[in-house]
Amino acid sequence: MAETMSPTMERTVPRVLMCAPTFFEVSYVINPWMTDHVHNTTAERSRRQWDALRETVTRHADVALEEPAHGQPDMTFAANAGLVFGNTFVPSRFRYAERQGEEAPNRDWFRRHGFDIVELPDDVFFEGAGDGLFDRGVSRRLWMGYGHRSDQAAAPALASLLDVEVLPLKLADPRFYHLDTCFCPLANGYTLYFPAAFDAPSLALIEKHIPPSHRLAVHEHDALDFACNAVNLGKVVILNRASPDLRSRLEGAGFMVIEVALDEFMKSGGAAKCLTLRLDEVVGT
Ligand SMILES: NC(=O)NCCC[C@H](N)C(=O)O
Repeated sequence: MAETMSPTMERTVPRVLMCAPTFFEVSYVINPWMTDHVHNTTAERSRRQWDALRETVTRHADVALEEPAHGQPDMTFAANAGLVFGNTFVPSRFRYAERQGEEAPNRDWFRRHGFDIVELPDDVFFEGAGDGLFDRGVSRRLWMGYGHRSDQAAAPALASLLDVEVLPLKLADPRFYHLDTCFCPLANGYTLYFPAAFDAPSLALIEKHIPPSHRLAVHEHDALDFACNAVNLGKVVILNRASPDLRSRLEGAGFMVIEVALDEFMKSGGAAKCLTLRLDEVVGT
């Protein structure tokens, strides 16, 4: 029996899942951002930044909260719980043991909230909406990052589980280890991305499918500020920081840019987008 909301799409207000950073810290190193930051975060600052993000997202979406689990410091990165598509939830299978303890509470939350749980094969790593991003211009098209965390084999598996087109992108730079650190589909088919994070065939795939007028390539300084790790809710784009140049290009494309400082989470390799998970990814035709 579902505890609260139905995952069907009767409302137009976006729905977003977040998970409080109660147990957040950098206590291990599984990406290059974490290297110099073990035991170098403060609970008060991370809570304040996360609260600011939650309040900002709440102005543009309904926010549901998942209870954080003790001993799982990265669970606040809700994007990595799994992939939502309509009423279906595909749970992540984390590459590193440090995060595998998040899998059971995530499955439990989605089961309690009425989603159908569909499982990838046991031996395929896939890190959810960190590496799986639905196109917002073409329905039933999933961009999938692989090479650091998720396996390439997740692409055909997801295509058949969800009956969607999956376009796999190989991530070439370890600083951009999840697709959502360097690629962000936006409303009306715009896409924010950092070209140098991809290998040449993957960049060609992006350029083949997204017309130049809708490609918003960011410079390295914006990429390193996690500008591609953005939450897009209608016309609103919420991100850690955008340079004046990027801000004016986004505004020129019709978006309203809101900055929320999230440097405490960047020490762990995440920012706005990773701290959220859309619960209403629409199933188009
Ligand atoms: N990029 C994301 O989707 N999530 C950020 C995850 C950060 C975490 N420390 C990790 O390395 O898995």
